[in-house]
Amino acid sequence: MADLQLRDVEKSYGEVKVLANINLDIKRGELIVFVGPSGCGKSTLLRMIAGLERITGGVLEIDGQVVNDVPPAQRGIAMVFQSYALYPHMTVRENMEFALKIAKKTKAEIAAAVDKAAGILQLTPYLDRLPKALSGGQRQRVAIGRSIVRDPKVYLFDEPLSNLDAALRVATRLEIAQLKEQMPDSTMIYVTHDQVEAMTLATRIVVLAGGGISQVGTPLDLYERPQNEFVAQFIGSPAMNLLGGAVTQTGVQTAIKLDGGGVALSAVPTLAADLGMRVNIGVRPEDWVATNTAPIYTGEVEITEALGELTLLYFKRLGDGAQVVGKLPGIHTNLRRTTVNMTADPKKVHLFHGGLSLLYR
Ligand SMILES: Nc1ncnc2c1ncn2[C@@H]1O[C@H](COP(=O)(O)OP(=O)(O)OP(=O)(O)O)[C@@H](O)[C@H]1O
Repeated sequence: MADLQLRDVEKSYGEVKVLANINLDIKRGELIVFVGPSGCGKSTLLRMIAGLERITGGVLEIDGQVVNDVPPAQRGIAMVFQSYALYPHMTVRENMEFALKIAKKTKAEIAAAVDKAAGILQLTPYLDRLPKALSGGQRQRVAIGRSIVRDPKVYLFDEPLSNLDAALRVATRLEIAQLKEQMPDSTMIYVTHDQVEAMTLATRIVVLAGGGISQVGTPLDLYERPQNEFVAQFIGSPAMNLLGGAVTQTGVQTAIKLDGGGVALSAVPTLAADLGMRVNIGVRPEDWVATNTAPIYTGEVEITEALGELTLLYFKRLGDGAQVVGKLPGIHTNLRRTTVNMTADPKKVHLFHGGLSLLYR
C-alpha cells in the first residue's frame, strides 16, 4: 500500500547501460504492467525495485523513503515469480506460514493471516495438501498467498502466468483481476510478455524499449493514442499497418497522398503537419473498411487466416516489404486472391513523422 517514485533510475552492467532515464510515479492502488521486447530490461527494473539488483544511478523511493541501499527484506515488498518456488515438503498452509514464523508472529496472527489469504485465493480446501498434489494454477495461487500473508507495501509479479497452459492462464488472469479488486489499496507491478494480460489487468502500462520508457498510459491511451510508431506497432495484434506518403492538405483534416497511389484523410488536426511533409499513416487491421470509391489502399489478398470469430487478411507485400493486414469479423476465406479496396474513418487514421505521432507534436 505504497507510492513509488523512480527518478532518473539507471542500470549499467560494467560499461553497458541497459536502462537510463527511468522516471515514473506509481500511485498507491495502481496495477502497473511493464511490457516491451525481449531484453528491454523489464525484469531488471522489477528486480531493482525489489532490491535484487543494485541501482547504478538515480533514486528509488517507496512511500517517500529512499530505498536504493535498503536490503530487499526491509523494503516491504513481495515478489511472485513464474517458477512458484514453493517448498515441496511443506503443505500449502506451511508454505504460507513460513515467512510469518521467521518474522516471529504469534500463532494467532499467523492463523488469521493464512486463513484470510486462503479465503481470498480460494485455497481453503487445499491447505493440508503438498504442492505436488496441486495444479499449476493452484500452485501459483499458493505463491501469491505467501505474499499476501506478509501484507507487503508492494507486490511484484515477474511473468507469473507464463508456465501455465492457455486455459489455465486465462482462468488465473481473471483470478488476479479479482484479487486486485479485493485489495484495492495494494500497489502491484507486473511484468509480462502477454498483451492480453497487460491490456486487461493494468491501470497503466509502461512500454519499455531501447533502454528507456517509450510511453506510459492507460491501456486505452496506448491503443488509441500511441505517441510513436514503436508503441503503435507493439500494442495491438496484428500490429498497426504503417504506409508511407506525403501531406497534400493541412488544416482541420490532413490529406496524405500515399506512395502506393491512394489518398488518406486523417482527423489529426494538423496545424502540426506541413505541406509536403513525409509521414507514415497508421491504420489498425480492424479499422479497414471495404470501399468502392477513393481507397486508401488497394491490394490482393495473399493469405487468409480464419480464426472463427474473425478472419485475418494478409495482402501482398508492398515494394518496401511492408505487410498490410486486415481483420474482418466472420469467416472470409473466399477473399483469397481477390483484390480489395480499403479505406478507414479519418478518426482512425494515425499520423507519424520521424517515428513520432503528430498528435503530440
Ligand atoms: N548480469 C548481467 N550482465 C550483463 N548484462 C545483463 C545482465 N543481466 C541482464 N543483462 C542485460 O540486460 C538487458 C535487460 O535484461 P532483462 O532480463 O531485464 O530483459 P527483459 O526485458 O526482462 O527480457 P525478457 O523479456 O527476455 O525476459 C538485456 O540486454 C540483458 O542481456
